[in-house]
Amino acid sequence: MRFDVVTIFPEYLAVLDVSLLGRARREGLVDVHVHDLRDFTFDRHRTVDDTPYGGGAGMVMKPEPWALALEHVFAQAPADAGERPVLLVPTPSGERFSQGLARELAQREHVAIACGRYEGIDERVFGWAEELFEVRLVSLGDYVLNGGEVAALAMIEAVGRLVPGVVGNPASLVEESHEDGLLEYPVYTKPADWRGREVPPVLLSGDHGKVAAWRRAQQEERTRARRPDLWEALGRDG
Ligand SMILES: Nc1cc(-c2cccs2)n[nH]1
Repeated sequence: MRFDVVTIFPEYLAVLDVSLLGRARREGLVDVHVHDLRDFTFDRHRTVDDTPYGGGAGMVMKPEPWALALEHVFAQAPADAGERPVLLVPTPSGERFSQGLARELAQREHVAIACGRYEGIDERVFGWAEELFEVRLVSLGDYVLNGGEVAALAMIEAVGRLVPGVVGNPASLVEESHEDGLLEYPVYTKPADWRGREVPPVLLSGDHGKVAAWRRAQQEERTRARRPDLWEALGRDG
C-alpha cells in the first residue's frame, strides 16, 4: 500500500520513519512518500496562500499549487492499481474517521492525503480532484487542529497497521476497541497483587470460557458507561 502526503511541513511526517511503520516501510509492505507543497510554486517566495474572497480573517491556500502537487501524486500511482486512488482531506467539516473507514482504506492500493493549513484549501480543488481521485473529507473529531499533518499521522497509523503483515500478530487486531463496535476490556499483567490492588480472580482461574464471558461483559459495561452513542448504535437495550 502506498501513501502520498502533501504538506507545507514535510518534517512533521518524519516520525513515520521510527514508528511501527518504519519496519513496514523497510519490508515494502507500506510505502509513505511526503511532498512539500511549496515545491509546486514558482514565485520567489514560494507562495501557497492568499487572502480570502469575501473578506474575513486568515489566509486561504491557493488552488494551483494543490492541483500541480496532486497531479504529481496521481502520476505516482502504483502501476498495478486497478482503482482510482483515494484522496483524504483532513478537515473539521468532514465525515468522521472511524475504525470502519480505516479497515476500508487498508484494502486500497493508493491513498493520498492533502494536509491543509491556515483557513483551509480553496474549495474548487476538491471538485477538480474528483477527476483523478475518490475524494473523502475526513474529520478526526470535533475539535480544531492547526493543520492536517497530525490527522495524517493518525490516519496513516490507523490504516497502515491494518495492512496484512504490518502488525506481527494479526490476532492482536481482533480484540481491539471498536473492532466489534465495543470498547476493549481491561488488561492486567504481573504482579497479581500490586500495591494492594488485585487482578480480578476470574483471570487467574484458568477457565477460558469464564474469562471470555467476563471480558465480554466488561466490554459491554464500559461501552454503555463511556460511549452511550456507540451503545445505542449497537441497538442494545438502553
Ligand atoms: N478533525 C480535525 C481536522 C482538523 C484540521 C485539518 C486541517 C486543518 S485543521 N482539525 N480538526
